[in-house]
Amino acid sequence: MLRQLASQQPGIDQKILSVTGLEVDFDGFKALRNLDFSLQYGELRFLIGPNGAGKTTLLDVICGKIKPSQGSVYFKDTIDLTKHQEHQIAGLGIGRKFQAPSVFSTLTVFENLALSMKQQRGLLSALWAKTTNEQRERLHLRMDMIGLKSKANERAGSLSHGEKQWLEIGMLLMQEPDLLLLDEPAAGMTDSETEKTGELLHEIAANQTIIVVEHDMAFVRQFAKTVTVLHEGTVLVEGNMTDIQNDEKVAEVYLGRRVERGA
Ligand SMILES: Nc1ncnc2c1ncn2[C@@H]1O[C@H](COP(=O)(O)OP(=O)(O)OP(=O)(O)O)[C@@H](O)[C@H]1O
Repeated sequence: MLRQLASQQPGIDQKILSVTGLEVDFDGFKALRNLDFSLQYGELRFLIGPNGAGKTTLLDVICGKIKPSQGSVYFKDTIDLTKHQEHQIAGLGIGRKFQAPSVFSTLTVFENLALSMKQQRGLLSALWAKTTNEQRERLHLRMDMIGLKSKANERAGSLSHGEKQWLEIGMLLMQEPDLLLLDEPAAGMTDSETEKTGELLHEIAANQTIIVVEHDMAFVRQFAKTVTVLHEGTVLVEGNMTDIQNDEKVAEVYLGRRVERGA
């Protein structure tokens, strides 16, 4: 059994992440201010908001790329993320995927995933080391999950944009993070790839916790249960999609600011 299948879900009401009074100051400009945000184990949370609302900055703080000027960020109740460096936070079980896929294009799907396994650090050792039965089982499970089993031996460079995105999500999953931070995972995808991505996120959320930053409102409407709307560096409103769509503050913030698919 995969580690995360056993370790996740300590209790459905328990928080995996608690952010309180967060402030990020860029030379006097407060990109985040008095931001409170929390997440329970197994949630698939969508983070939306107009350009410049602070979505990326919040993910940057969680993964340790940016240090806040004020506030606390606790992972699994006791781990103060503000006291850890980015690489340590990755090791603690938080995986980040940026918008553009960054796979090794000359390596196969299988090799890309094998490289990402926790135990195998260096490129050469990862490629030459024998995979154990347990590791092979994990690799196949993940290839199946991301829909690339039939392309195991194809070079990543030959994959479609959507398939590259799924491969990168698979690579993140090989590190068995408890919390995944995904930046616009469906950007640039075809409609059918977008649909598959939404389904994949729900499948992942059965065992892991995910925060998705998203601009595509049609995608959010279709796949989100709980949505947090950021505006000017703080939480404007949080709730299910119906609450969000009926909220006057949200309408005001979005009105005239964007023309988006399905918005
Ligand atoms: N390194 C930086 N230095 C100065 N200002 C920054 C820096 N990074 C971000 N900002 C500013 O902080 C604010 C929040 O930016 P952020 O990228 O978090 O917004 P966002 O909600 O992710 O926007 P978008 O949807 O456009 O990606 C913006 O006004 C941005 O210009």
